[in-house]
Amino acid sequence: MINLPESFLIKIKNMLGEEYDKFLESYNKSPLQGLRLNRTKVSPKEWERLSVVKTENIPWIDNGYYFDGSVFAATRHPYYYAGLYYIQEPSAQTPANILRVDPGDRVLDLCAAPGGKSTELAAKLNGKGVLVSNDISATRAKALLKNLGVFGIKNALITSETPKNLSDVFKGYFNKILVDAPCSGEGMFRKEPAIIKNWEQYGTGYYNDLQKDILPNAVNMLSDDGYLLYSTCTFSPDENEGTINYILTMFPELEVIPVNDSYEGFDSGHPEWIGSDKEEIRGAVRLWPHKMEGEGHFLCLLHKKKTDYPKYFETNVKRVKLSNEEEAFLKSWGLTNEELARLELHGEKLYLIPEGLPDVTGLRILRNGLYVGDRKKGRFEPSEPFAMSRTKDESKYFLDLDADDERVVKYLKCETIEVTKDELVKNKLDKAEKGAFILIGINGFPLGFGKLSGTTVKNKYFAGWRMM
Ligand SMILES: C[S@@+](CC[C@H](N)C(=O)[O-])C[C@H]1O[C@@H](n2cnc3c(N)ncnc32)[C@H](O)[C@@H]1O
Repeated sequence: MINLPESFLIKIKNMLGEEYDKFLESYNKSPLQGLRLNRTKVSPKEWERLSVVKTENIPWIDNGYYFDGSVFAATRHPYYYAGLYYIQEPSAQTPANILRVDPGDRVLDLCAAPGGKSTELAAKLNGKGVLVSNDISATRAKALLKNLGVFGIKNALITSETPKNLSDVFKGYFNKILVDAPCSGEGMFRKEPAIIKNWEQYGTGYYNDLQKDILPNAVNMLSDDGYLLYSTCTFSPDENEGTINYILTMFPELEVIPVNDSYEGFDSGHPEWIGSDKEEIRGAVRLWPHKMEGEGHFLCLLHKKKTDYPKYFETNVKRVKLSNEEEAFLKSWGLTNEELARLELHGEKLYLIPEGLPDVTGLRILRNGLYVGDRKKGRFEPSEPFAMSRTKDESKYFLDLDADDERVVKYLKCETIEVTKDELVKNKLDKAEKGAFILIGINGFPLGFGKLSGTTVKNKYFAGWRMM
């Protein structure tokens, strides 16, 4: 068993009483590995049909599965590159699952990197509405570019900003917000024992101050009748019930929506652990490693009653004038007229701006929506995130390979591949013009572009994502 700090164990013993021994025993077990399906690409039923590996459903997550990492190299499989799933510890799948997001919502993920929860929130939007995915750390936020890109997300603005700067632009804008706060990480000790050192160095107070700084800005960005989900991966009452108690006192227009009975293995919030008389905090959820199969988390769903915030926001697209060839090209790859009207040019890069986005000038933006491609002299080069956002039906040309075809790995390693004349006919590529962009996919799921010349496919896969 890992060496847990004495002061941590004393604190947990005081909290759990007779359950303490069971909690301790859970540290003799191995951490659990989980994956979550990309609900825009694959349903649980289709996943079973693909039978990539033996997986077992996580009981409280409709699209989440346990798998055995010793028999399945999940991040090496071509379906991982096709964005069919994200690797995520089971209890960490809970916050984005509990925060109900519907297509058309305006969603903020304030502390989002590397994107475990953003990928699920975006998938629930299914291309409609907007996701602002933010992380204060520009280095960590780079992972958002990749993970949202591989998932094929069309409507995400990716920023690296302070919560205060965002709230100056987005006051009252979002109807769903996730604050997956920086925390002392006590729930990660079994999976990543290295975190213990960090815990000893900073303690819980350092993170509690950060949470109390971040959360009021999030509440300011919440609209009338909006929902905010606060979560951490720590057991510390100060960082959980304590932060909720703080924000309820500061904003009387907030109420707790109880979600503690959504699954039998959920424990409720414990206001008594911080000496609070706010009974509604019991509606929060605590996930413990001795009560369910996962590492540990806390979450609380808040609802904002009426406010007097502005209700309407003007979209501010600096619409680009497309050439006839560009327009024809983009239409042939499935862009609708409504989407063509939301294209903006930054330098030579073309972006599809999410619908209903206010003026975001002045913010530190990493990606203005879907990066569609580059306008080069006399030609247009579609991008890798654009490839991932297409379906087979939307694609002008699609070369469908089998997931275990050896050319798939060659393609993902950025090598040139060859096709037979029969394959060209079968995939309706025999009439394609010389040098045409074609989408290479596996069993109907896109991977990236190539350029067809005879029976040779020149590789256009994004080198930064290539298989090593
Ligand atoms: C628990 S992690 C987020 C994990 C992420 N939600 C996921 O599911 O992949 C917390 C994140 O908060 C970020 N962070 C720390 N302080 C912040 C702040 N003041 N504003 C926004 N993000 C912050 C950290 O860089 C870190 O990436």
